Amino acid sequence: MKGDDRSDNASQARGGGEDSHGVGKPAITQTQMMESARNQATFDTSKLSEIIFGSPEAVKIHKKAFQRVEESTGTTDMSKLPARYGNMNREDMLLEGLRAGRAAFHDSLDNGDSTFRYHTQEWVLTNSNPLGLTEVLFRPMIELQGTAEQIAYWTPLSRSGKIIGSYTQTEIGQGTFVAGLETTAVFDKRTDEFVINSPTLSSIKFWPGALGYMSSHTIVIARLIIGEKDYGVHAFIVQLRSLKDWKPLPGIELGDIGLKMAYNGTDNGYAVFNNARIPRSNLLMRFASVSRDGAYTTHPLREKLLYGGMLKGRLAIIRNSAFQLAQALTIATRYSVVRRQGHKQLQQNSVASIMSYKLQHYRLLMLISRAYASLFASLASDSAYQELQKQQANGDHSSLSYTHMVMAGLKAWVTANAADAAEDARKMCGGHGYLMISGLPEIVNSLAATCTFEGENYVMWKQVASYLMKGMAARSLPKDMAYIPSPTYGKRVRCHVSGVDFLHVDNLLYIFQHRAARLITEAYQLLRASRGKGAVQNEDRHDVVLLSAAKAHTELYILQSFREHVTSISGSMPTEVKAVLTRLVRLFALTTIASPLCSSSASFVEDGFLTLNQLGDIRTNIDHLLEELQPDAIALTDAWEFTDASLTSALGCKDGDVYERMMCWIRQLPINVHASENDSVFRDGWEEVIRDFIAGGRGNVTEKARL
Ligand SMILES: Cc1cc2nc3c(=O)[nH]c(=O)nc-3n(C[C@H](O)[C@H](O)[C@H](O)COP(=O)(O)OP(=O)(O)OC[C@H]3O[C@@H](n4cnc5c(N)ncnc54)[C@H](O)[C@@H]3O)c2cc1C
Repeated sequence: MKGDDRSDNASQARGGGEDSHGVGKPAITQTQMMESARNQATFDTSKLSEIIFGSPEAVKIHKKAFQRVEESTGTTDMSKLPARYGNMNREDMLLEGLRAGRAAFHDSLDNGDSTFRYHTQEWVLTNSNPLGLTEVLFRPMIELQGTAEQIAYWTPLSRSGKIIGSYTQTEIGQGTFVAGLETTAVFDKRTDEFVINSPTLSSIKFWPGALGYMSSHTIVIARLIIGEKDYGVHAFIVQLRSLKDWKPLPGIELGDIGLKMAYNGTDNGYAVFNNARIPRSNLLMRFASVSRDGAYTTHPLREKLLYGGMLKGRLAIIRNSAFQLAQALTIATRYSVVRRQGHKQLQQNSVASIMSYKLQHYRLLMLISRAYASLFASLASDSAYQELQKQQANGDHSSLSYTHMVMAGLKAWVTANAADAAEDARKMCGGHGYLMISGLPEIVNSLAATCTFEGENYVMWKQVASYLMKGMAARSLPKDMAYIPSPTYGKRVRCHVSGVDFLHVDNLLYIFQHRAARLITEAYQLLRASRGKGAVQNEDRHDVVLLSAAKAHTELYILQSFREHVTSISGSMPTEVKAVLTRLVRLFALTTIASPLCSSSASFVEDGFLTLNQLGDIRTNIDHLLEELQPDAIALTDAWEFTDASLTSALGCKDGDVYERMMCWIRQLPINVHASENDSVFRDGWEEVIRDFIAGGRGNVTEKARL
């Protein structure tokens, strides 16, 4: 077809007026569709934001912080193609990450708030840029394991940004099994120093964020060796680079590990130590110390106390993952209300969007309920952590294993759910979701990593299961397991709930409790029956059953926290806000029990606890909830207060003007800009391949192509 023919067809297809692209305008624009969807909300969005952030004041702090950082980084103009979608090589990406990190770090420092510890992938001060780990891992580890003197020395330096920290544990040969790390720190009595070495290929430190080029100091986890004796792994502060010229110090080789699926704004790196020397005082000595003459002493509770140190990092990851999932869902929901496709579009005067398709709003609303469930569970675990800290300050460590179990379970559940759900959000945006400018690939890929770092998820489930099995073996059940009625529970028990009674959260809790109790009991019975093979082998053999038990106990915790949070909403809140959150609690619970999209559904029915009729009732209730919640979809995502700049998505801007923005950004892509300077020809492609190719030539592989 000739170009002229095509334009004739296009002009016939046009309706009324023309927009800035010379293309016909539809009867209703995307911004009007967005406005109409937003106006359907049954509640005041700003009130829900107050619940998400904790108070009206917290919402204001959050908004102001984003405004300041986005203005200082020049990212507020959404007609400009965001830098990350230009032609960035590895170095450019890292530089961009550094710039973002600097803006967020300075803002946090100047304003003394923690906004950038959580709230979006774009500015978050954790793993996405090189300046986050100082606050998230480096300083907290020193505060946990350092003496008062060490804390007094290192905290002001790291807090003020005078040094940049990282946390170096993982090696190329081992990560999960910390006790097996191979890096050595040998005490040299003569010079009063530790000598750090990477004795094998597998001991090379590999993965730590900011290790490659950006951190000046790191905490190295290495085996402490005095004379012939190996005292196991300990934490050492190692200065990596000179503060004058940023060159690596003697005996240290550092580098970047290359492009990753996401997190390319930071320099996950490697380190090879070859007789690098640090003063003895750089061993973190609160729970284990080495004297000038090489005598080693350790605190009797060292292991337990160190255990607690992992919790803060996990807490940040759980909260971040809830926010990142909400980001993905904000984009997908906004896109869904302005995207028209299929037969609904053909109905006269219809403004129906893909949101009106059952499968689309079912998936979106179910996942929105999961984002809220994740957030409220993270708030509950935060309170448990604060409580633990208070108790530990008074020498009481009795809640440590409980809090550790909660965090391990939530870390595994929230991150895995967020990663899967964000990927579904991407799919819900069809082909456009696959574009980098949708903002979704970055969110999906960074959430994928959360399943691995700070405790690989399946290893986390094993830790939850181990707690549960210990609880079952104890003389009396721990408080959080008191819902397990008897060691033989589960046999021939039936649920008697029906119809709309499935909407009572007490009934839903009862169903979750039954499932967890049954699975935990069954796992325990299996373990007991095969005792004698050694605890580790025995658990390994039954890991699949233990995993189901651990997930069920964690999902019960999530439902309980979600319900408690909603129940505790102040009476001064408008009733509509509580009503919408109550619908979400119900939807979360019911879709976990009976949804073709939820992998754990089978565990609610496999013992015959629920009948087919009851499953039918549950589905009917889900349908009603979806109808009630659909008008609130936009408001439920708006309430997380993501700015357009922090979403960095052509599909997810608040105004809904998707196609305009897509074309506006796409025309600014360097490939298109360069081609337009060459009469719309991609010059290298034409000259090197196409010209010969269409003439039938096979061409030679040129030097340039080989490079
Ligand atoms: C983006 C990113 C950032 C990171 N940042 C840092 C950092 O700042 N500092 C740092 O030190 N490290 C960092 N890491 C490394 C990270 O902490 C490790 O990759 C993680 O702990 C998993 O360990 P691994 O790679 O050894 O996996 P492995 O333990 O080898 O896991 C591979 C598989 O084996 C399974 N497996 C392992 N052990 C068991 C077991 N006992 N029972 C059953 N199954 C098992 C796991 O479930 C998994 O499926 C980072 C990693 C990523 C991806």
